[in-house]
Amino acid sequence: MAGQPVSEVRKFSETGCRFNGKLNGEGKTPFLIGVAGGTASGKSTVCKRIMEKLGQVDKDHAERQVVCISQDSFYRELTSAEKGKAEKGQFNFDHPDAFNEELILRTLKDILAGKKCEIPLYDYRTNSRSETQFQTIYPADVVLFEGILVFFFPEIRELFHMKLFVDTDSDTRLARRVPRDINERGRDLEQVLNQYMNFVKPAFEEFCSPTKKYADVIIPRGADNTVAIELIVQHIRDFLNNRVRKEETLPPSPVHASWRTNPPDGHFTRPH
Ligand SMILES: Nc1ncnc2c1ncn2[C@@H]1O[C@H](COP(=O)(O)OP(=O)(O)O)[C@@H](O)[C@H]1O
Ligand SMILES: Nc1ccn([C@@H]2O[C@H](COP(=O)(O)O)[C@@H](O)[C@H]2O)c(=O)n1
Repeated sequence: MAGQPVSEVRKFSETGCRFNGKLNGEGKTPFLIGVAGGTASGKSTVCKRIMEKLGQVDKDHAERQVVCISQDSFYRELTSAEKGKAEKGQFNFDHPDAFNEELILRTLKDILAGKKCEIPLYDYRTNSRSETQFQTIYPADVVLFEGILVFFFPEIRELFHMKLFVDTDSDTRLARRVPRDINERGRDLEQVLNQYMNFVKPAFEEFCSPTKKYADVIIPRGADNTVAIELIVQHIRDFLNNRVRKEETLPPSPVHASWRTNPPDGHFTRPH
């Protein structure tokens, strides 16, 4: 997620997540929400609004009940030839092959197992992940995973308990992307427009837009759609309240894999 603070700085290794038995919430299956949509549709902003409305942004990262992760953290390492292309805006970052699908899957499975995770920190200026830093994701009750292709890979798509698609028209998205890429991602105008015409727009039509059909909720106009955001927030509040009620009435028990298909509170059913 753009601008998300780094909660801890340590060396990232591709071994994925590490278990931390000391944390609150450890071992609990979080409610996993996928948030897809075209570039600059407002995915990060929608997630931020949800976090704000749930009073999460001022909390210490380790204390948050709701956390957000960006698929952009999982861009794969490029070869030196690909790096050269990327510097000129000639690499296709909007194709599914640009992502490390296996690392996404492993990380989300670890998150669903209630483990503490370390995810790569991505730098758009160098088109690569940091060699020395990573972001710590602490076990939480609700995890938002946002990105252009979060519903593309079937195995990953299957993991979500709820799927949202942020639907913002392409003129608005381009108008937002140009200044963002110039100001925040170190690009120049010509490069942004060439990349958009050659890769971003065609890949949106081929890979991202067709995944809208998998969404449970489509959010037209993104973060401007306060009614849709409030409905989603209310659904999350209900989930959190149900979980507290269940914990007050049930004896402590390990996470049951069967919750994925036979949930105690009915919130984990998926239509797709
Ligand atoms: N509803 C909105 N109105 C105005 N600007 C917005 C709105 N939503 C997002 N933006 C801006 O557009 C850019 C892209 O938004 P972002 O949420 O990062 O999109 P995404 O995560 O889909 O790429 C950012 O600069 C953001 O501040
Ligand atoms: N090195 C990179 C990596 C990604 N991109 C572009 O980012 C877009 C996805 O991020 P959003 O926040 O816009 O969803 C995607 O369209 C890639 O083209 C990039 O330019 N450089």
